[in-house]
Amino acid sequence: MTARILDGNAISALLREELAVRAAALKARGITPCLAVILVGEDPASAVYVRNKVAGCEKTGLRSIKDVYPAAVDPAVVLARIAELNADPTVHGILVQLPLPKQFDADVVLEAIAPEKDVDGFHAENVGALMQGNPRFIPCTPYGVIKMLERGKVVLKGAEAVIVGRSNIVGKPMAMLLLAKSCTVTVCHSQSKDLAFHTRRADILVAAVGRARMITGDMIKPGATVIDVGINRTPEGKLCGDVDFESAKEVAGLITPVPGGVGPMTITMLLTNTLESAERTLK
Ligand SMILES: Nc1nc2c(c(=O)[nH]1)N[C@@H](CN(C=O)c1ccc(C(=O)N[C@@H](CCC(=O)O)C(=O)O)cc1)CN2
Repeated sequence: MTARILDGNAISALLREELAVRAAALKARGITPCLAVILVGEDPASAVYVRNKVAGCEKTGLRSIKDVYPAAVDPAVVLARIAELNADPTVHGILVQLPLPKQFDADVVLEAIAPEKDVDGFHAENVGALMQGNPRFIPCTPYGVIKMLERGKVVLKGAEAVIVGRSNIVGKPMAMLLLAKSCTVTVCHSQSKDLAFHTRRADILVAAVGRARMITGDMIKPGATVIDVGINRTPEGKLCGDVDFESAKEVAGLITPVPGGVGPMTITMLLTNTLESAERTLK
């Protein structure tokens, strides 16, 4: 039997309807939720993500500010702009699209964003709050994964969750969130020995390594939930995930596609965090 598909576009559409209602309610109280997005350089994938973020704001009733800088910009210019946005009371969320060009220290940039406007949840203060089980903003991709698991009615309590990838953006926060949901969590990475030994034990497998189709059907426990966070391009230019969808869907019970899985959820959770930030100004 082939796996049931967890459709990120469909789940996103439902969540965004709820967000539009919340945005309208805020506007009625005189507050227009606003997200500021900073893009540095000409990376085509980043340009697409930023365009989708701005379009998502527009469709949901949020205001957006988009600042684009050339790849060679002096980091001081970007830091000065972040300081301005931090001080602007009409701006509720600020993000800097990653990756940044080489002359930037990404940590310095992320730490410059006011923690209460850090809707990506990447500031050290917000990372610490997440680790302590008291998150201010949950990083958007792992947040989207949790929402998809909830919509798919996946049992989390006591489940064996295996995450492949240990990035600050996905792997580490994903581990914290699944731990908070009472999963038993294993994080695998490039130095892990016998990766398939770990992945075959997973009731929930999250692939976030950035290597096209590296998780194949024989590495998956029959009936498992498989979440594909990867966004890769094949040599032919086709978008594909870290999971080999064709072989995996014959073994898994539930699976996310690429495109149309976790990606759209990332943007939906960014809108959620921005709205939440704007709502907090009323409290
Ligand atoms: N500041 C941040 N930078 C980056 C983040 C992030 O959360 N914050 N995550 C990724 C990129 N990303 C969001 O920024 C992102 C990636 C993919 C998608 C998406 O919708 N993907 C589509 C396919 C889109 C395409 O055609 O290429 C899909 O999977 O269906 C949204 C957001 C790194 N940087």
